[in-house]
Amino acid sequence: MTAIVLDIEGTTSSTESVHVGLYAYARPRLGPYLEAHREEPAVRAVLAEIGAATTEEAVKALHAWMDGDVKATPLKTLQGRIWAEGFAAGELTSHFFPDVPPALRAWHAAGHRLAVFSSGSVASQRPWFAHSPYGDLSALVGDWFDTVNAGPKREAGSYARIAAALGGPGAPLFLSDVPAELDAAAAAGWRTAGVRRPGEPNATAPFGPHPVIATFEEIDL
Ligand SMILES: CSCCC(=O)C(=O)COP(=O)(O)O
Ligand SMILES: [Mg+2]
Repeated sequence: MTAIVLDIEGTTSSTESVHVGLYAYARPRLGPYLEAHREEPAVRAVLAEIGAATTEEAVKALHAWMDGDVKATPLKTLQGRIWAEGFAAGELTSHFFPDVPPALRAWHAAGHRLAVFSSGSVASQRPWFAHSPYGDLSALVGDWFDTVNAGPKREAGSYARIAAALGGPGAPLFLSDVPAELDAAAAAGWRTAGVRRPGEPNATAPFGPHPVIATFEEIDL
């Protein structure tokens, strides 16, 4: 049994589907969402983290993060809540590369343990897998990690926390399109594979010592 931990954007799913589909959905909804939910403790905490005095200032900071694709946790928390509502309302559908659903089904059937570690919040990860064009894939995933419950994706400590949560035996395998994330996982003793998908922003990234795959069919467990 191997624990296989999946990045989303650039690995299971295209960057375009996140940036064009999801970001465009969240952008005009951030301000109204903050206005409607600003008294909730979780939203107040997010506003405090942003350090903005008004909704207008907060939205400006959030939009700037989105423009620069800064994966800041307060932004990811709010986006995740908005996307979860969008998926529940039937207004959003996720995207998976065609090799991914069959691989996930085969690994799950073979008894491997599947988990997600993404900058996208857990609140958005679950509906992303549940509302796929290939059906509900969420039941295949046993554990969900984001930058709140695990920590930053480029720090080894986050992977050590995930490994402790998953338990053994053996080292987990992390699949990602970002070399710095793979470096952090390897530093925590994990197996890694760099995902080089044609046409993706990280298609020419230097993966250094990490084995590189183009599709999940190439993974040898
Ligand atoms: C649930 S899909 C949301 C994806 C997202 O917001 C994101 O930032 C993905 O980053 P990743 O760490 O999966 O590359
Ligand atoms: Mg990624």
